Amino acid sequence: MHAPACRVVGELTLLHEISDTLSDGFELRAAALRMFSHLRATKLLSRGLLLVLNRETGRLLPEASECAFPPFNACVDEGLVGGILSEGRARAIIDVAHIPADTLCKWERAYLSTVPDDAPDEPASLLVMPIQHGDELVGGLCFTRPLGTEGQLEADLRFLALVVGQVGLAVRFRQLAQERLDTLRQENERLQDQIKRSFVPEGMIGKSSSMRMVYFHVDQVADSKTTVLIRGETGVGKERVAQAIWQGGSRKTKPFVRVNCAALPESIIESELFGHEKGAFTGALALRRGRFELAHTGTLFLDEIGEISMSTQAKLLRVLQEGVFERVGGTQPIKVDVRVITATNRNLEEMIDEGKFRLDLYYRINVFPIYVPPLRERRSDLLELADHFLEKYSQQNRKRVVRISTPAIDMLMAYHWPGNVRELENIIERAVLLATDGVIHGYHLPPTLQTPDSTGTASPQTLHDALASVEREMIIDALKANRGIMAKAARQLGITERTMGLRVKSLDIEPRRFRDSTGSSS
Ligand SMILES: Nc1ncnc2c1ncn2[C@@H]1O[C@H](COP(=O)(O)OP(=O)(O)OP(=O)(O)O)[C@@H](O)[C@H]1O
Repeated sequence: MHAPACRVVGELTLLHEISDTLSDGFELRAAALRMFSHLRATKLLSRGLLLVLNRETGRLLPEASECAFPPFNACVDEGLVGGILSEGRARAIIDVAHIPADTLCKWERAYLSTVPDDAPDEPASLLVMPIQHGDELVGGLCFTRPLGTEGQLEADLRFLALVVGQVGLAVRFRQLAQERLDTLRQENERLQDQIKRSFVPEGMIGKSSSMRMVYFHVDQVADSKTTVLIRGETGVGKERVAQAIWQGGSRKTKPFVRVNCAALPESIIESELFGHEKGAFTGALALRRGRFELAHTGTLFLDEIGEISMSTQAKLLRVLQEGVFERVGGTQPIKVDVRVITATNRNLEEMIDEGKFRLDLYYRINVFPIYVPPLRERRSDLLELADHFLEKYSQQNRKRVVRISTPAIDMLMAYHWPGNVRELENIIERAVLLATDGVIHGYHLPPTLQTPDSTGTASPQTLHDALASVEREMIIDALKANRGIMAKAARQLGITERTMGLRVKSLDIEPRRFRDSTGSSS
């Protein structure tokens, strides 16, 4: 075959390979690197560099490169390449050695000074191709090649124009994807920042990121009349969140009325919610206003909403939609202005599937859902909550309990808290009552926290083990309080120094560890 014909066949094969690479679903960078390696195999083009333009910043970013040089982010019309790309016309520079140094920007100097593996000493020509989508510049392709004649370089440019035609669309998609990613990243940063700065509602303890998200939502929804659905396991603090919403809004001076739907038997829930007329049923000796009326202008918190019957659900839907209801046994419509907050630990979606919860009511209450995470998923809040309850119950019981011992903290941290914050509160309340020396020790915590399951210890607890763990804890506490001085710690515990020495040894305690402790830390 003649040389020109050979070249055409070679180029067609190459184009075919490049087109396969681009359509093979590779992401742009990987596809470009494969394309470069196809081109390098021709022994003509090397040091491939693909640039993508960020339209918002007007800067060029390297998307894929065959040379290792520092990452850059250059203005679109900066330097020689930038100038060529801005003009929108492909150009070949016959000998890079003749380019005046001051026309090159920093990244171009770095790019041209990289040495191609296959031709380390050869002088080189440079090819620069703008990549356009329609009339718009979306990026550029650069290559070097062994010093070529004008004719050779023109042939190369013609071939590269075909390559660029194939790459253009992929670059455009990459550009759009990058722009979308940048926007999302900025939005995410803005929201994260807002969440960090967001307020902590009064009376709410915990600064974990998941609780900050809850506070953020509370802040967003508090000052509106939007119906809120608070979800989460039992005892996570759903009622607390409902109160925070009420207190954070303009209705804070108006009533907050709570109804525990689970606690009311089916027969009386409607009269509780909507009230009843005198004589409506046996025992209805006088007119009674329901919770909706009592909450007029304020907030009604319907706790355990998943527990109400289908017939009450229908009536509730009507009040939520129209703000109107009749008392049981009455015919006169009563109009109220009530902000409704609901809460549940039930899976309402499952209940809908089972025909136990109305879909239309679900849509009506699920306008603004807030999910309160379980305590085991925000252990960073645990100590702050425990300290808060310690203080609360010390004050309530007029007892001076000031800290929780380290082993007790370890037990609290290891437990899985199925009853969430309520369980923690109850446990600390009990421990405060049991404490005798101003400290909550491990043995003041209930047995559930001491089982192998809760503490993660593998072997079952024998009496001997339990006693050893209490003894160990008391000795460590005494050592801490006395800055690791064995004689003082022994005196505090009412044992001889010799016994102390023996016990410390057998329990494998290192008194020197406590030299720096202040005795007040937990
Ligand atoms: N973040 C918190 N800060 C301070 N106290 C909290 C917090 N979360 C919960 N509590 C306390 O824990 C106890 C249980 O909280 P709450 O009654 O709000 O839980 P709940 O999710 O509504 O429970 P249930 O599902 O049983 O109705 C309450 O005494 C509450 O004050």
